[in-house]
Amino acid sequence: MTAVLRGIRAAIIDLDGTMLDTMGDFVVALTAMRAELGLGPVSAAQVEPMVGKGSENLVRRVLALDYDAAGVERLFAQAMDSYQRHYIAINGQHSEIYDEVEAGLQAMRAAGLRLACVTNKPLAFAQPLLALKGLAGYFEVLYGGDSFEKKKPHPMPLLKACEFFGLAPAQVVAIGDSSNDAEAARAAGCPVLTVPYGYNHGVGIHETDSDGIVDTLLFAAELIAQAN
Ligand SMILES: O=C(O)COP(=O)(O)O
Ligand SMILES: [Mg+2]
Repeated sequence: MTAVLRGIRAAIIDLDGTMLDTMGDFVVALTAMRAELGLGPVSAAQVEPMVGKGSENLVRRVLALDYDAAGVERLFAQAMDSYQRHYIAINGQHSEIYDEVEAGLQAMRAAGLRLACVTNKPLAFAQPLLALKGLAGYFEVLYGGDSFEKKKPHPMPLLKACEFFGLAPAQVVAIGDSSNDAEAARAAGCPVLTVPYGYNHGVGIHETDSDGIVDTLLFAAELIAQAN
């Protein structure tokens, strides 16, 4: 695992399911949206496999619990507006930092790594959330799911982060909780580590092709430091 981590100068870190357990925020905002449409609540178990491919996909999949494809499209704009309104109102209030995230980020910075956060969450949600949780200061750059034309699993946001750093993809490790992160990293040519505790579309993280599974961001920092 450590061979690909040799020469790493920067890390691109995912947000939902990697640094923050945001499932509570998703459930509260989606349930409020559904109430406006006269629909019943959703549970974390229902929402978890739907998270990871951005807000539009999430809202469509939650509508699809009750509507066929035509119904989903008919209600989409109204539902999206409602979801965004409710999400921004409660953003971070039902979310927790995972264990050893801050220690991991501190250790990475202490080892001289430059840090980017690349999430599929819209930038308008991600920015205040990182600030609220005291994590914003660790990152030189933050890209959201709407920062570019393409979001993960497309490699574009990761390649943009490498470009921002002026580093080759092989010098930048991606760390995330889902196959989205791993596929984006592989396509970009970045080494990739995955965490086992987040949201991986209802599939075990062992099913996902990565350069290693790390229990926490602190363990990831230690591996990177050892390899360099
Ligand atoms: O909001 C999402 O769809 C997932 O966001 P992530 O890329 O930070 O996991
Ligand atoms: Mg994630």
